[in-house]
Order: sequence, then structure tokens, then C-alpha cells
Amino acid sequence: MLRIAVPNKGSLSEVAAEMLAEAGYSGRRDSRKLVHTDSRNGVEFFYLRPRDIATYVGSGALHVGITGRDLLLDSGSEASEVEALDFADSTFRFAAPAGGGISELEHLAGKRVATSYPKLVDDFLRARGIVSELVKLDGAVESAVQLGVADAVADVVSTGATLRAAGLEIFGPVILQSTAVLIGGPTEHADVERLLRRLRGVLVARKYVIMDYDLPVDQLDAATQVAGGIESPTVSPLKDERWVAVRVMVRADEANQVMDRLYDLGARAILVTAIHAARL
Ligand SMILES: Nc1ncnc2c1ncn2[C@@H]1O[C@H](COP(=O)(O)OP(=O)(O)OP(=O)(O)O)[C@@H](O)[C@H]1O
Ligand SMILES: O=P(O)(O)OC[C@H]1O[C@H](OP(=O)(O)OP(=O)(O)O)[C@H](O)[C@@H]1O
Ligand SMILES: [Mg+2]
Repeated sequence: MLRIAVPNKGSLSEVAAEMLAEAGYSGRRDSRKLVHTDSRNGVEFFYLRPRDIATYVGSGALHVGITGRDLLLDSGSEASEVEALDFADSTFRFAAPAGGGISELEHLAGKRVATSYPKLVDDFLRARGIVSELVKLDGAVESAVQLGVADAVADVVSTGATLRAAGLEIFGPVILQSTAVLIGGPTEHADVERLLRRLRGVLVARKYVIMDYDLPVDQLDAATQVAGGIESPTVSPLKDERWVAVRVMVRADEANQVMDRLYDLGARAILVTAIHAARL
């Protein structure tokens, strides 16, 4: 059986479970369950703390797992990234009070830096020859400066709202661009390939939509420039020979701009539909 580590709580858990369900695997129904067997697919899911997942996979106890790239690197485990899963995107940044004299990486020398990711931060500072005192916290790191236990913080930033609310300003280089990742370890299993293929299909289904539209036939080249699809658009005849029906895959986050541009070219009856599953 393929043994997969899945986040049991936090930012990663919900989408990870959704993606696995979209990939055709069954999941636990009771959120207190620690293990779930999907015998139809020959998979056993272990629900673990996101921070611990790299340790289990790196030790070989489990074959693969879903965690954050930042958590993987902070763990120091032997596990390695197999595929980016494109959710829970964040950057890992330094921040300090605005106008407080810490506004460049070098200013951190001799200062106290609060973080929940001490190895990640230590590796980064060490590689740049900066010696700071790390203050290890479990979470809500943004409060550390206000409460006087640190001079600066290094933490996960998504919208930046949490930092702003704490009166902190980002400075210095990006420590890491993070995203959810599938990780693998020293124990190989033939079924990893199938899991990966299915997850890639889910990524495509989440990232793309199908766009159908009718187009005056003389605009086909221009419309293909706007939306070229994966290989190239499917073009079908209409009863009225001056028109064709076009079907093409488009990035979901660009769908409205593409619709505007196609409309301007004369496309009409533009319909967008979600993709349920895909293998490219
Ligand atoms: N606001 C956020 N936006 C996007 N990704 C986030 C956010 N907060 C945390 N992450 C990502 O989620 C992963 C951390 O998951 P984890 O479950 O440990 O933390 P969490 O979501 O902050 O949960 P908690 O703090 O409640 O334990 C990391 O990869 C991190 O980059
Ligand atoms: O840039 P933002 O959109 O504000 O998001 C970033 C915040 O989200 C996470 O916090 P979480 O709510 O998980 O609390 P924690 O710090 O206790 O982990 C993360 O640790 C940051 O604090
Ligand atoms: Mg958190």
C-alpha cells in the first residue's frame, strides 16, 4: 500500500483533502481519525501535523506527503520536493517596526529575531554571515516585537494584513517563496507515479477552464493569438458558413480578459465551463 501523509489541520489541510478527493481518493469522514484506508486505490492516508510531515517522509516511514515548502526546509529532513501543488502560496519575509532603525538585512546583526521557522532563518542568515539571536515561537510571531521579546520577526506573509496590523514593515530580501508541495523520501513505491499523474490532472482542472464561442470565420487567426489552447483550438463548422464554433482551454484567472478580447474580435455566445478532471 502507498502510505501518504496529509496535513490534519491549518491552512494546508482543507485544500489538500479537496485535491485528493478530486484525484479520486476517498478521505476520512471523522476529523479525529488519524488513519484512513482507501482500499480501492491501495492507499493509506496518515493525518499528521503539517510541520511533522517532512520528518515522517524523510525517515522512510511514509512514502510521500503534502506539506509546505517552508516547513520542509525548516525540518532539515531528508525528504525532497516532488511537485509544487500551487496552493497555500506565501512568501517568507523579515519585518520590523517602521522607522525603528531596522530596514536592511545587515541591521539584524546582534538583534533578536522571532520566528516559528528557526532553521530556515538560521540557514539564511548564516549563509550571509549575519549573527542574530533567534527567538523561537510557536505562532502569532507578529506580536513578539510589541511584547518586547524580539526586535524583528521572520514569518509567513500572504496578504501582509497581519504584519500591518502589528505595525511591522517588510524589509530585506525574500527568504523563500513557499507553496504547498508533494514531498518524497527514501522509500520508493510504484504507485507514486499514478498519484502524481492524478494530482497533475487536478492542478490542470483547477487552473484552466473550457471556453466555447462562436466566431466569424475570418477572425480565426486573430482569436488563436488571443487564446491558443494547449495544442491548438478545436474548430467546428456552423450551419452558417460565415461562422465557426471554437473550443479552447484558457487559464481560469485570465478567463474574463480573454472573453473581453474575443468579444472585441466579434466572438459571441462565449461560454466558460469548469473542468472536472484532466490528463494532459
Ligand atoms: N495566511 C496564509 N496564506 C497562505 N499560506 C499560509 C498562510 N499561513 C500559513 N500558510 C502556509 O501554511 C503552511 C503552514 O501550515 P500550518 O498548518 O503549520 O500553519 P497554519 O496554517 O498557520 O496553522 P496554525 O497556525 O493554525 O497551526 C506553511 O506552508 C505556510 O506557508
Ligand atoms: O499576510 P497575511 O495574509 O496576514 O497572512 C499571514 C499570516 O497567516 C499565518 O498566521 P496564522 O493565522 O496561521 O497564525 P499563526 O501565526 O499563529 O500561525 C501566518 O503565520 C501569518 O501570521
Ligand atoms: Mg499559522
